[in-house]
Amino acid sequence: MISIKNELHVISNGKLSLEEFLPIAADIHPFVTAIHIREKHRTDKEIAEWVERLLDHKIPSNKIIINSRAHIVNEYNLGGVQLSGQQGSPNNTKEKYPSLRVGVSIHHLSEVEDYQENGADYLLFGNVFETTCKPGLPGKGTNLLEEIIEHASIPVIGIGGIKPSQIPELLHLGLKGIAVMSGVLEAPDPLRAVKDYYEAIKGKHIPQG
Ligand SMILES: Cc1nc(C(=O)O)sc1CCOP(=O)(O)O
Repeated sequence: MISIKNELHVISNGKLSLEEFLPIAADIHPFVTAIHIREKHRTDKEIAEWVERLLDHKIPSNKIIINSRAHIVNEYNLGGVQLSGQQGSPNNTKEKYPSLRVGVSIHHLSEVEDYQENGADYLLFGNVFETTCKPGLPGKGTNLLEEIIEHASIPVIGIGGIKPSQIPELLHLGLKGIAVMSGVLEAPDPLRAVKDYYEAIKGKHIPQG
């Protein structure tokens, strides 16, 4: 189930309790490349508890990505850390934790070169489309996305308002994967929803026959 070439990341929304999030994560993990713990309001201790409970629920450690807390990623040997643009250069993080996979969230073309030269392993670009998660911010659109992909020598993952039906078009532009929050976590049936994303992602790239 994990042999898809392109990546599907599901990002926690900061609204669910751990008890609400765990059964969803346990259901969806076979269909995703990564589950991001993006719980900015929680303490390190709470994030560590999330990690331990996810591991108890058999979520593979290499699928867990944590927003900004590189020391927790390092402590539990997880899949990676997701930095926002304001959190310094990826190389600073790698100096401290050399084996960490570091993704950086970007929002402008001008950031591409900076972060890839400074050690980012991939770029998360958004918001591609309008999304309720970023109220008031218009989507940056597929033209800018295409420019970002052209300039980047490392994988670009798209985020923001992405629906399964838009995935073929985005992959066609050269996107390496997509990340989704509400489309899965606010769906009436998150497992059904993640399968729709999974089918759309694998549809184009799994060799047929
Ligand atoms: C967490 C996040 N980061 C974004 C960025 O542009 O960097 S957009 C976003 C929210 C994505 O949520 P949904 O899939 O529900 O649109």
